Amino acid sequence: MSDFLARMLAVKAQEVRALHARPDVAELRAQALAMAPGRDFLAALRARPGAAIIAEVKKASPSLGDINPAADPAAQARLYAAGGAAACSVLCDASYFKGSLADLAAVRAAVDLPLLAKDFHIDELQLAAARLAGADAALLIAAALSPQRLAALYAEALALGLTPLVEVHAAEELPAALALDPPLIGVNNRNLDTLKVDVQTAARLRPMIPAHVLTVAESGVSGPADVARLRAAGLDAFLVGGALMAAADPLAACAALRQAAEAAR
Ligand SMILES: O=C(O)c1ccccc1NCC(=O)[C@H](O)[C@H](O)COP(=O)(O)O
Repeated sequence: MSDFLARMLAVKAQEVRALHARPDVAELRAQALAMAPGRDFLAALRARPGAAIIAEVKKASPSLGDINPAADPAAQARLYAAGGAAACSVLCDASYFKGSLADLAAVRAAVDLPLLAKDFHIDELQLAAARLAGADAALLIAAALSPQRLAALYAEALALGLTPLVEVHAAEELPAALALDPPLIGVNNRNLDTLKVDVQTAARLRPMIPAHVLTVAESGVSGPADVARLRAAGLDAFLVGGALMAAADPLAACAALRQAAEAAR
């Protein structure tokens, strides 16, 4: 496991202990289960075959530091919706990304798009908390979990009405991910050891993933040309954070990504 991931998982273990110490811990799962059904994340991506942009609210990152720390998550998400995003991703980690579940809840109140809770989920209660904050989908990082824990969190996400987005970074993580027979998978272009991106990673791994599995290219998409290249390599959807958060006009930047994907169809 990379040094970064080990440090991040130590932070998450601490957060999970705090979650389990909450006075309302016994009710969290029941409250999440009692919620009205959320928005269908997978259907929203399928509705735009090959041209689905998942636009991310990401104030800072371990690789770049501050990106747009003063951004208003709700206002940013409204611009993404107006720019034609199929869904939003919201960084919920505070330690390295300056995000929070409050950001997710603010975005939930602002837009009607399906929302992905982007965090390093290692415990069932984190999924319940994300659902309660308004998530429709939750990230599950294969490199952060044993195959058994990945399967357990995958089942719990489904039970809570969340679409799991299983994320791989390398070919050796695919067997555990594909064993779940997921309809949706993410390939992250970022190397978790170096934190550097190689946008060809998603293109290299795409042929190893069954054609019917909707595959999201994550990280390192800097503009329309990357989207067009990844689309040509068979990627179905594109998760973009930094480029949109740093854009002077996030609405236009999002629309340009979507148009590039549509043109490459
Ligand atoms: O963004 C990082 O620096 C990072 C470092 C280590 C683990 C995860 C990281 N980012 C999470 C993501 O997957 C991205 O926020 C997402 O794919 C969007 O990436 P980008 O368009 O490159 O901002």
